[in-house]
Amino acid sequence: MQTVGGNPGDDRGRPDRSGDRDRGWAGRSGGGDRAGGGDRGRAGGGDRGRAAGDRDRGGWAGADRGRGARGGADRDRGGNRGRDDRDRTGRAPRPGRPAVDLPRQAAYEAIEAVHRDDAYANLVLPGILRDRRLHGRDAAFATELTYGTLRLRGTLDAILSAAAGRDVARIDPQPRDALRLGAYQLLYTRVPAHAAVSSTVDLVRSLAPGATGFANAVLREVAGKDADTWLTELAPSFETDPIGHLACTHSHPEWIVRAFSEALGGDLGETTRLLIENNQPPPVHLCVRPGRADAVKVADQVDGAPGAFSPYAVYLSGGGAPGELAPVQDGRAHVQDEGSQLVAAALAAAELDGPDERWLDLCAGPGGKSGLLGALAAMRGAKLTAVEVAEHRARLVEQATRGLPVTVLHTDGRTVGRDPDLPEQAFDRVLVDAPCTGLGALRRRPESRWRRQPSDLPALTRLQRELLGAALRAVRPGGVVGYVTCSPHVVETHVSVTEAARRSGVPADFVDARPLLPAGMPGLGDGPTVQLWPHRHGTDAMFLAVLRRG
Ligand SMILES: C[S@@+](CC[C@H](N)C(=O)[O-])C[C@H]1O[C@@H](n2cnc3c(N)ncnc32)[C@H](O)[C@@H]1O
Repeated sequence: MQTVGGNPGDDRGRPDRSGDRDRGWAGRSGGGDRAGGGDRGRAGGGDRGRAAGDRDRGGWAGADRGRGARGGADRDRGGNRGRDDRDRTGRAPRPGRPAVDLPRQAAYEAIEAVHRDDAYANLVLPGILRDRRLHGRDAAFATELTYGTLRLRGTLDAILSAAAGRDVARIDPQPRDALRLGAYQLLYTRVPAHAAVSSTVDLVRSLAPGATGFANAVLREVAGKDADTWLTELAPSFETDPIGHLACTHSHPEWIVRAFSEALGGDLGETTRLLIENNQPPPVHLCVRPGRADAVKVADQVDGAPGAFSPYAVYLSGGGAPGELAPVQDGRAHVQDEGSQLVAAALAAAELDGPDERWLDLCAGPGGKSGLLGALAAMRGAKLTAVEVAEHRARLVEQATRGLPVTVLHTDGRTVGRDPDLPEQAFDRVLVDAPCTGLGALRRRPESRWRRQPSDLPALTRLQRELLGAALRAVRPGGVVGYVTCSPHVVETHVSVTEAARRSGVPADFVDARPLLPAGMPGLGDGPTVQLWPHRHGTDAMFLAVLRRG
């Protein structure tokens, strides 16, 4: 075990599959994922070009409408030549490379990095925007194109396969990503078709000149129908294959649609609403730290609105970089989904007999919930131990909890009973915010739905059971354990909790978690556990089970 100190790290750009849905607080981009309100139409699709406005006034780039997509010759010489050859910074394009406008170039680079390098869009895009000096509307447009294209990849690929007459898997990676970007603009934004086609053709020419004609033909085929018409033709019928239908029309893998449907009791109407919500740009919430500031006052200051449920939540209203807001800079608030606030606060709200002095967060990185729990602990004279196994994330916890009564331990949470800093039966409240698939935060991680696989589940659920077992050993008799995931998959929620409790050999009973959430909160089900939902509560799909040790 090590106690963490020293310089805070920076985990931007590091792939990490640990289910870190709250990473946004540590490094969200200026554009964030806030390109606009979003059209709640069929396959979702973010902001449908609002950021684009009338940016694109080019012609069809010399493209010859009406030819089939299966042509392939390079027939669109001239590309976007009618437009200014200078990019938006006024620089002339590099010799030999056709001009591609900067927001689309930035979006392409981010999408390529996600697919080629396994990067995370929310981590890689801010650097690309910075390098290309994109701000304001241009940054918002690039963000929308990146996130929208990645989210809707499944639907776009089905349409592109049909338009190209071959499986997208057989198209080379660079033109394939460019085509996805072009098809997204054509089908899910208000970018004029001529601009979507010409800019994409320019992009393909710069990446793979030999594929220019093919790309031009495919895009003109895609542009021949709107998204609904394509999906009516391509999606399996709802009557014979409802899961396949929803997966295709709302761009989710089938296994995830099935998992959501199961968690929602087989209600396909609700499942549909969830899928639509998952394709929207997520809201950004602040958690105003109790004892340091008041949410209503902070909401006024940042031009936001107080949250509907969490007394600490502020809903941000516009674009910009939340990390640069004064209350975040000076430690009065941090960026955190309201659902995460609610489950952390619920643990602190559970009644206890006896002492209430030692709290433990067994999976703390990057520190969102430790920040809130630490602030609550400070108000009550309690102390929090925050455990994190990944060193750079332990440093982030240190950074997030500075000035609070929090000790950060860089160690494995399963060492309870073996590590002198993690004795058995020593803590009054314990949080296990377990590593999970993150299926409850798909809005924030546009690529994650395509990366996650059912085969991820066995290792994760084993870790979840072991960590919850360790938490049950760490809590004193009469103390409470909160088990949280940002996945609603029943294997990670109900199955993990019941199995861990059964195998631990520690006597424990479920506490009804519903009264631990704000009074009057709708849609909390029959208890004793709680499942929050984006489409019901506007939060990530957080699961909470509370157990009391006998
Ligand atoms: C879902 S995230 C926690 C998010 C965090 N509670 C917050 O609100 O910011 C799960 C964390 O558990 C950490 N983790 C994974 N295995 C662990 C272990 N065996 N012991 C301690 N931490 C672990 C991961 O590195 C990751 O940071």
